[in-house]
Amino acid sequence: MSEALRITRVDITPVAFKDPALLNAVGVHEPYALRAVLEVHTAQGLTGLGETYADEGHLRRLRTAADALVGMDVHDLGPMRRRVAEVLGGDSGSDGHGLTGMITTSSTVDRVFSPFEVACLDIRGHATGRPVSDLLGGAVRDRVPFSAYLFYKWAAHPGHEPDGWGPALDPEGIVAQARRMVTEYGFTAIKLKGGVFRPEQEVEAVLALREAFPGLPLRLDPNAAWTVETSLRVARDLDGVLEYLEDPTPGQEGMARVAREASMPLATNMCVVAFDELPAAVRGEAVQVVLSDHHYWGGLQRSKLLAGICDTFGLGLSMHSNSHLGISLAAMTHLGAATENLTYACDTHWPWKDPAEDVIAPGALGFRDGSVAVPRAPGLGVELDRDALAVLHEQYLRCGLRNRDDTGYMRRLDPTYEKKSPRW
Ligand SMILES: O=C([O-])C(=O)C[C@H](O)[C@@H](O)C(=O)[O-]
Ligand SMILES: [Mg+2]
Repeated sequence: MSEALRITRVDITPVAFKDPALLNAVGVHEPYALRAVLEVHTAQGLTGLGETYADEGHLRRLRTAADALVGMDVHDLGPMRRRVAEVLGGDSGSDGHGLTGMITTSSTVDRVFSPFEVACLDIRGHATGRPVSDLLGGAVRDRVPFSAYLFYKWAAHPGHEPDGWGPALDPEGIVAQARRMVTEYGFTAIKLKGGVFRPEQEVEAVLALREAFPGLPLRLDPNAAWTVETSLRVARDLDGVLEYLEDPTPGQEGMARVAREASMPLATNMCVVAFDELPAAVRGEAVQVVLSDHHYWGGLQRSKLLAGICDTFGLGLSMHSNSHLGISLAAMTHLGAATENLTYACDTHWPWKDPAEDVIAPGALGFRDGSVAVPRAPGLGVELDRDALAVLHEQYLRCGLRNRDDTGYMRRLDPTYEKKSPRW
């Protein structure tokens, strides 16, 4: 029988890293993105890493969970999730920005449990000398494809230095951004974050992308900024152009109405974000593709459970991303490697991160031909850089941001700005 690996301590360190002025349906990204880095320590001297959101409410829940998990064996993931549910006692929080749908008590448990699960799998990988993808059932691919994730953006945050990407506020700017991303990273699929400008303008940008990149699959995601009627108009305008249309309109009912007439599949990371939302979505044929995300689907193993459900019900599977660091990229890559029915290139915000900022030692992860090689070293295959962690923690303390608030930031810059879903 394998030896118990007991958790003795968990360190949770909030960090902030620079984020460009990326526009979306609820406002604009603030100058820093926040993440929390978890280090789970065991009596045997092994440490595992996890990465998650760092909004204040989430940090408080992570700390409550961390205290409750001390003494447990890293193999006991089921009992650990149950323990997290017990100590949270029904406490549920919102995502703050409203881009990932309804948060329930059970999905809050999944969000809080996720980074602990990833860290425990990292430890188990170190204990057995196996990469996390092996612990998830084995890698079915040795490279995981990601898509270029385009954003309308300003050249700089007001009062800050330009970020080097330049502005992207029209089709030319979007095509130029895509060209740089495809050239530098080799991406073989492209997603445009929409919901920022009038739908006609975003359709024009997608058509410009189609002309500039005739062979690459394209996606458009307005984060539920459109009515059913507007969604259907856009679907007609982009007939034969998109591999999928992501969350055109709010709610499963609206999505189902669009899905009945749109020629392309509809994808979501808004109207199906938890297991208890799947039955109605399947019954109502609201979506054809679900975007998984281990950060809120309860970790890597529960994301594989989601993959199985999608497979059973004939749903496609893609992967959602928020601004993230290297621990998350490693976890996403292991999951992508071990998920047979991952039918689309995954989202990643990686190109938007300043390459000089991360919490992992450089060299473990890199892009070639739009994909990341699955690390073969034990565990996640990435190593924490303590000096870099300290620098980004200092930046967190200095920057003053404590919760993601794209709408509040936009309103400070433009007091007339209103958050609306649908907007058009
Ligand atoms: O719908 C999506 O794909 C997202 O919510 C991804 C990100 O949150 C993105 O919209 C962002 O960061 O502005
Ligand atoms: Mg989305």
